[in-house]
Amino acid sequence: MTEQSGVITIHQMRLHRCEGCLAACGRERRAALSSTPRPLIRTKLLKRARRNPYSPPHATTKEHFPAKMAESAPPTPPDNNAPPMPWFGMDIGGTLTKLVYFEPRETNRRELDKETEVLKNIRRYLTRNSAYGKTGRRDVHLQMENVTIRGRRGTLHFIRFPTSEVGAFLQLARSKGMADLVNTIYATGGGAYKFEEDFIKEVNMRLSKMDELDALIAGVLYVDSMNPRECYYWAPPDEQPVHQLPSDTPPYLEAALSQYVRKPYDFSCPYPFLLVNIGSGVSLLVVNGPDNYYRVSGTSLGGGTFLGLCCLLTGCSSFEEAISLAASGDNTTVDKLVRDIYGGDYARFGLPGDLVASSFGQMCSADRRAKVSREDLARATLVTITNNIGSIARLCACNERVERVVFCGNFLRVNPLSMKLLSYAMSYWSRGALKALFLEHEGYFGAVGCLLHLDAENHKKLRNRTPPTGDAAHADR
Ligand SMILES: Nc1ncnc2c1ncn2[C@@H]1O[C@H](COP(=O)(O)OP(=O)(O)OP(=O)(O)O)[C@@H](O)[C@H]1O
Ligand SMILES: CC(C)(CO)[C@@H](O)C(=O)NCCC(=O)O
Repeated sequence: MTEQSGVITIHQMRLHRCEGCLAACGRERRAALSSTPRPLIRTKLLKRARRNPYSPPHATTKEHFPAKMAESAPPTPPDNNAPPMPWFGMDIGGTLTKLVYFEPRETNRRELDKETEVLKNIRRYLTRNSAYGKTGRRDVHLQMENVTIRGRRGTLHFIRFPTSEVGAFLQLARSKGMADLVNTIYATGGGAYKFEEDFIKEVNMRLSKMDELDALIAGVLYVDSMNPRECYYWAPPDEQPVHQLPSDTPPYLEAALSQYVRKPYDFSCPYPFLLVNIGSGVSLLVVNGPDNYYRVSGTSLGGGTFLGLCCLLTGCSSFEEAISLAASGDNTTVDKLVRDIYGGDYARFGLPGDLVASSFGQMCSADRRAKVSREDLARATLVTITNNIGSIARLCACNERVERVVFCGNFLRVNPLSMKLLSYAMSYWSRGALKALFLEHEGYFGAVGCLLHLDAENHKKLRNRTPPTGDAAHADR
């Protein structure tokens, strides 16, 4: 499988810059430590983007830089009720398995005595590599420093592999001696049920199962609270409302879409919001509070459909290849547009000529089929799946009277095209009433939610934190 892990994309560079800043901006951090916390105003929010990217956004100044405190702190006192290390959260999905590993920053006294070579080897293996076997990858750019779980400070590492490789993962776990150390893994996703027996049989590990949507929401709220840059949106640089007249051309073409830029969004007052998880299939949830949500709809036309159809139509063999084909294709050679039917706009009902009237509608013609390229087919598949999800999301948001629509799931991985299309569609079809939002850790929230199981009490407090009052919380809106 062709992977992008070895290549630093612009998206990754943005994150690397702020991680680098963590190491480099000591003076700024010391200055921030000595300043009195005040309500955030717009300029403060901008500054916040430059400091520790993973500190809780509205915590006290001390809590902003826990790593600093850790340097002089004594070893963590043992928590005799905490499960022994290593700590993992796992989401075994229909296509990808996500594994979040907590690497403790300091070892407690009990562990100093007892830490085995096996545990050290596991830590070294996971944290020093970014590729495991042929298909396992660590998303180094997503790594979160200075998080606290069950009173332990450390780093979260984000690892994924195809669910079809669960067998190979179990063999690896056995060969690394993991089975001797871990007897329970917190797991979610359909695979936590499907593969439960394999885990017992192969490595004698029990899966403590958590519902995938509970875990997803817990993970979203936690990661967003830890990372002020987690939530963002796409918009034209001038923030002009997107095209609203039938005579305006929708920005389906790369030239228009490439003008969209990514902007941070302050999601500290999140409720209510619609959460659209685009995995193999799609789930849409209305979230009114940390423990108050319902699944309002779903569609089987999701990321799995995009990849499956692309493989069939173009012969591509990986998600990355499908996305890169789509990036250079033109869907208008494949789709039938309103103008192909009307010769222009269908103005009476506000349908611009450039709007797709019928996805793949040109492919009934043998001539057209003979001329179409793999790139065009990939692009049309991407646009079809994305617009359909956008359309369902818009209907649900309107029905449920929710203004903010948060999209997550690995379909959005390395896929800015879909994010821009969704941003455009949400805004255009709602006349600017709906806002599409996106999350940096795209598909890892379920696995993080599982890991939080280890820290249920503290995690509950964090989730129920009171958001700041006043304009500050809305500065980016
Ligand atoms: N390296 C990859 N390999 C395969 N699919 C990928 C990859 N990267 C992104 N994807 C996309 O992400 C989708 C899977 O997303 P995600 O991991 O969020 O869902 P899942 O948990 O596997 O599925 P579900 O939640 O429906 O069980 C794939 O269908 C594909 O569109
Ligand atoms: C079945 C799940 C929840 C598994 O994650 C997901 O793939 C999904 O929401 N699929 C869509 C099912 C539907 O049509 O509602």
